[in-house]
Amino acid sequence: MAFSVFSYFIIHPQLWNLISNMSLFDSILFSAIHFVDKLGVWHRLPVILGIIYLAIRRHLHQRYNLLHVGGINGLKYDTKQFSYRTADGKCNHPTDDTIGSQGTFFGRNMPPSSSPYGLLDPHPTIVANKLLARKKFIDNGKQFNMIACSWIQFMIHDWIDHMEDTQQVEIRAPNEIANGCPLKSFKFYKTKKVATKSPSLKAGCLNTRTPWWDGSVVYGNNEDGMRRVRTFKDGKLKIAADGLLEHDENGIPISGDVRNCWAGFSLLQALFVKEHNAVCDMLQENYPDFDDEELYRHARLVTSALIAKIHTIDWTVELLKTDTLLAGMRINWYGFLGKKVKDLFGHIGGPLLSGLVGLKRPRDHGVPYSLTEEFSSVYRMHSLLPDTLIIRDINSTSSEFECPPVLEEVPMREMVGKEGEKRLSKIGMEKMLVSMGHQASGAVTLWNYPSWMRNLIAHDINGEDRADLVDMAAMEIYRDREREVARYNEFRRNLLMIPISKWEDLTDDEEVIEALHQVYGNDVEKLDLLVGLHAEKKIKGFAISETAFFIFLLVASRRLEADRFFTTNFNSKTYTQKGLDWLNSTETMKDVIDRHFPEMTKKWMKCSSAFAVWDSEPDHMNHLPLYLRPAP
Ligand code: HEM
Repeated sequence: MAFSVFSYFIIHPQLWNLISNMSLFDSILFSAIHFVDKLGVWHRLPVILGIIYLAIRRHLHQRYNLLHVGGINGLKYDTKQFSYRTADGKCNHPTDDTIGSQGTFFGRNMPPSSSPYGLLDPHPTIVANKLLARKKFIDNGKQFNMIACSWIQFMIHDWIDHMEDTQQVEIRAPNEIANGCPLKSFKFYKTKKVATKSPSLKAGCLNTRTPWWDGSVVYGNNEDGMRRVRTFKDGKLKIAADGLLEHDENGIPISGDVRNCWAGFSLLQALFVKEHNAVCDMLQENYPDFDDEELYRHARLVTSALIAKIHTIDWTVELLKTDTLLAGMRINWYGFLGKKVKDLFGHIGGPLLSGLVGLKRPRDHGVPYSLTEEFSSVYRMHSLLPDTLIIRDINSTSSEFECPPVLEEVPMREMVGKEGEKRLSKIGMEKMLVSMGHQASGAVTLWNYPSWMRNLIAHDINGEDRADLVDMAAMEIYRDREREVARYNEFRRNLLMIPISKWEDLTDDEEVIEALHQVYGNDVEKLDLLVGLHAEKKIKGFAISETAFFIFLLVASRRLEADRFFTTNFNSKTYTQKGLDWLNSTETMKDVIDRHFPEMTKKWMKCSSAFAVWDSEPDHMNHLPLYLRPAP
């Protein structure tokens, strides 16, 4: 084994380059990690060893996978004047008011691709047709339901969206495959690129959303967005009488983000408006002197922290369903000493002992906070979306936990945009939640890209339909290349992972290997990132690839540790004591659903997490130390 690791470095001289730039300490860590990777056993190691491995890996990624892309020259300001989240994400970083605000640069986890291949090599429509297009819907078993699928879109719309240029590109399918393409040609706007002042990146892309975990998907990304959603009474947000979002005169939902929305996504926006308004009621009762502005600001802090918490210790745990990750994500929030110790004594240790939340100071590892191009690319998971949404009859007399009977199957295309909003208001919030709870999402694998997204009406930033239909599968391949995101093998090398040297290293599936040959020949360096991530053999329990996971490992921690409102200002002075209590007593999506629909999960949810398919068996976390286990 030692020999194979050694020979591996000889075959890949770039790794020698990397190692020679590291400190002795890091190069020993790096070599140890490669050795463990080569053995392929980390996920099989007992929980504690797994956690140590991930902590070491995170350290290396923090050191080698955060590039300074420049472009931030904000002003100093007095943090005491801003003990709340601003509308456009300004005034969060302690010494620079602009970092993390709307319109700042996407960061980079690695240098732009050095690939010699052109934007159309191989042609994106060929990749889409031969490797991505759904043949037959593949679900991911009982692990992940449609609430979980919508949740991740809900989060993407909190964090990232690329600003577009005014210039359009047209992609035409080559003659030999044009007949097999839903669109023979399609047009879309280029990604806007702006010169940076950084020597490591000539031009970067701008994020039109605030990258902080600040609930902007509910509250908007700037002053106008914030004004649109607020009632300016008792701190509350607008919500319709049926519990769903209100709509403007054009049928566009009144919410923090309305681009490319569908009914499942707007349902979650509505649920968290309800949560925000409930927090306002609680605060008003306990702090009767608070005016509208104070109620709004505090309720936003609590609700967005709750969203971050649910994502960390509930959603991610379902996505990466292993004991190691269950413990790891709880450690990120509560620390190794666990919730009880933190409740009693507060944040008494460092990030490992007491968690990232509540650290005395934010940590950005010397690189201003942003979300990255690579992060955006690994979250391209449209294959989670099914072809139809299965609506269930919740008025049936099914016995406890039984899957309610099917009422109708609605094509997903009809659940998108304004039409989807109309459908949702007919279905209603409760029926929609129970239906989504019982439906498995798609698997992140090849040949599972939804066909209905290959001639999609996309929306602009105001939620209005675009004039031109797009083939999303082909467009996503183009986007990664246009944004100079490394192709799969270069991506892995940059993440200190072992690259593939033949297709068989990626998958055992002979049909897939044959298709990869057809599209890329024998050239493994040409493999597109999106295809590699979907083809990669998955670790048992992981709904995503290990390659994508290492970006998550880095970025999921960074979203917490770099944010003043999860570190220095995560205290009762900023949140109020009652606000912190609210947050502390709410752990999961199920808790939020129970608050607003007290009978629902009792009747319909058999499993432990609201993100698993609801009639599946509950989890038994027998392998975890007791103090790390979630409350029963
Ligand atoms: C019905 C649901 C959805 C629709 C209609 C939709 C549509 C779109 C469209 C039109 C784009 C812009 C493509 C471009 O111009 O490059 C996009 C981007 C994206 N979508 Fe979705 N999407 C949906 C659900 C999801 C889900 C479930 C995920 C899961 C993670 C997801 C992740 C992303 C990501 C990461 C991007 C790239 C964002 C960026 O370029 O900054 N989407 N989506």
